[in-house]
Amino acid sequence: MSRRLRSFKRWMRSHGIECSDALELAEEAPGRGVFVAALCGLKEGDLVATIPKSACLTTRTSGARPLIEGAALGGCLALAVALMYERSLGPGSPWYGYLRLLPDRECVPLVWSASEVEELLAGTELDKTVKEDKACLYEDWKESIEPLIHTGPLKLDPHYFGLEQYFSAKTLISSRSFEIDSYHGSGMVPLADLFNHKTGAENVHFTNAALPSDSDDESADNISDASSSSRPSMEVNSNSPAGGKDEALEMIVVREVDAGAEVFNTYGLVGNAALLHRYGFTELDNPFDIINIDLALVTKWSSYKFSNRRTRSRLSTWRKLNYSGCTSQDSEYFEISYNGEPQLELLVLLYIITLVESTFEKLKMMMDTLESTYDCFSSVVELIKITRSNGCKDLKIINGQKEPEDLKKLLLTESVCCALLALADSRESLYGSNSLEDDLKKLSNCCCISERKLYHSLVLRVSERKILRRLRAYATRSSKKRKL
Ligand SMILES: C[S@@+](CC[C@H](N)C(=O)[O-])C[C@H]1O[C@@H](n2cnc3c(N)ncnc32)[C@H](O)[C@@H]1O
Repeated sequence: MSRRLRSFKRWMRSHGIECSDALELAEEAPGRGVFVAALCGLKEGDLVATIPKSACLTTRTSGARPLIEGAALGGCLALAVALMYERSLGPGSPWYGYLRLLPDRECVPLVWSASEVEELLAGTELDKTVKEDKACLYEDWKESIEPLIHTGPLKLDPHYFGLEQYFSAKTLISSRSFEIDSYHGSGMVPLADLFNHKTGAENVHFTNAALPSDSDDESADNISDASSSSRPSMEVNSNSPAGGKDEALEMIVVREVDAGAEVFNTYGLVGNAALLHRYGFTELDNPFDIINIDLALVTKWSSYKFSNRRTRSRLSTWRKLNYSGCTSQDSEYFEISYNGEPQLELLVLLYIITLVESTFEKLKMMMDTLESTYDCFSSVVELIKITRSNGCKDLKIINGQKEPEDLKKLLLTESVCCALLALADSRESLYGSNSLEDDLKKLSNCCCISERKLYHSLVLRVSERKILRRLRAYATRSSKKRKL
């Protein structure tokens, strides 16, 4: 074991962290990433670590607490200040033995140069997000952190609180912090943050020691579902002050591990864009991958194929039928799942856009009969009844079943299939002039260690472009089925 790991183990002992002798902390290479392995076989239910909350670095435990509370800072920004503060104390920080083990920063796109973001992420789901993140974080720093350097109650060394240090702290928080409880909020949890991630195949969970071990409360698990997970979490529902009855966190084996094998945690069921964004890595063939098609891309295609006027009126009818896309910040978009299936709302929009004028007029006249309380299923059924002369026959396809796939079948007219192909081409053009095959070739020649940024951005590009290929196959298959 290296010196830095030995000294971390001593630090853990002096802070009451118990780490089972069955776990080995190891380095991928001297001075590089750390991982956890099993020295002997581990069985489901084995308790492998206990971490007192007092050993976690949070806004409540940090010496920066008066500064944070005085400035009324909250959330991630407050934790970043706590982390920067403890780092600034060097050996004077109670967390020095832990902080020495952390990298300066995690290699997430937030800390890539502007030209790397431009070159490597163009067209991907992260392209816009990373640029927006940088701008937002700069504003946060200017507004809340810079003033503390000069006027705050603690004498801060500006060297540790600059914009660059703030970005570095944010990368460590996005990749290693855990939600502890409502008192501590998010925090850095030594030892717990040494486990690497494996999608859907983790070996350990973290729970609050005070929860009954047979609790079936999902919120005690560190795996949250795809929608809520933003980072590895230990969700605890009590409001316990530090040192209260819920004072420790436990790490329990949930899937057996063979002697010598790596012990994995999970950071959630998330796709490659989210993995790269928060943790700086990707996984090949990640089943949680998705690609988004912006509403703006759809309206651009429609205006080009038809006209602005038609696009506006069809979009407004779609909205009146209570449909919308997914929203984030100021954009609206549709998801295409890993297997290339478009979101129902996109199919409904394309269906309405491609209706011939007379049928669209009929739909508008009948709008009042479409109650706003209709659920998605009833609304599509009514739409088909109104807009198709053989609508009732078509409806037999779904045979009363409310399966989303059956609803989608109803909407996949020849024109909708062509629209999907055009949208796939349009979305693909955002990646530039090279092809998926070019990217695959580049990826096969790329080293995931020495060319980390290139490697993971290529995996992201390839994952997204493969979804577009599946979307095309989906549209072509659906069109062929109609012709049979
Ligand atoms: C919570 S830390 C895990 C411990 C980390 N390996 C270390 O050296 O301290 C999360 C970071 O570990 C790395 N990591 C975790 N799981 C990984 C995986 N499956 N593939 C590649 N890197 C991974 C990433 O750099 C990520 O940001």
